[in-house]
Amino acid sequence: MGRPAIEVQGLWTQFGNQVVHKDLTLAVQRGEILGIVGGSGSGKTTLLRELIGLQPPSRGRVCILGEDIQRLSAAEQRRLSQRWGVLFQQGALFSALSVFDNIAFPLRELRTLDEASIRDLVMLKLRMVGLRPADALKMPAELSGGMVKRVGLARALALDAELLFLDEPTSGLDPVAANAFDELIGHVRDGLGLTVVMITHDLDSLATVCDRVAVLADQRFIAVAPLAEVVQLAHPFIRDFFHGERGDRVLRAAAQPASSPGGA
Ligand SMILES: Nc1ncnc2c1ncn2[C@@H]1O[C@H](COP(=O)(O)OP(=O)(O)OP(=O)(O)O)[C@@H](O)[C@H]1O
Repeated sequence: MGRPAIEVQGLWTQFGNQVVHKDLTLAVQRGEILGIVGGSGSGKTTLLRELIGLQPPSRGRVCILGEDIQRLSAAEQRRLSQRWGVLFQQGALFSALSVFDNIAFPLRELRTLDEASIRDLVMLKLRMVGLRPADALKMPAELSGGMVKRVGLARALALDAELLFLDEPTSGLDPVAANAFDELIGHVRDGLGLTVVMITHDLDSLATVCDRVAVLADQRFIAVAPLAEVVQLAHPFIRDFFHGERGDRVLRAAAQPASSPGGA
């Protein structure tokens, strides 16, 4: 196995007196889908921001695709950032732009592509996320919640990303749309060999699409393992999070064989 796509070593995060992360270590393999769970305020979004260089950790190292992001110049970081896509929780589309122009946005920012190439790429990405060509003309206000997420995903993947970071991608979706979106994430991972890091509290996402789950509690990763192993841990967060009928359903689903990284 080659070098992990993402490596975190000895990462600490502190805001004033508040220690959010204490010595986190993590390696995400290429082609893997990693779910990150943790209670509200446990530092999931902050960790995501640190992974993509939006915020420096207080201490420690983050290597993405072999590059130590703290050591890169702003220009190098910008270049590296073209190799990942991000779908933030509030990853709103530009409301004044059509679906087409939203997806075209990062392609136009490159300033190296002509409009004909941009058009081909936008329509390709639109198809990839399961939308119809006619949807390109729609405005964000005319889309369902699931469609908004799909357009956001198409935009995140517009530059042929190798890594995909998702913050609560299924939040606000009904269960059917959420399942369909999970399926889509698995599908694009298999098709493109993407590495995916997904913050989620959606038990179904954890059970159906994540190869491993990293659990943030007590300022640490108390587990980074397949869900079936995570749920065996005797920790109050695990008990509370996976408790009850929903948890039982997840446990049954987790007992099914998971899809393998890279879709092999
Ligand atoms: N820029 C900041 N300055 C000070 N404190 C911050 C800052 N960013 C985050 N925090 C604090 O760090 C902690 C972790 O926040 P974060 O948003 O990462 O948690 P989270 O796990 O994503 O929460 P949620 O699930 O509710 O979105 C919180 O206590 C938050 O108040």
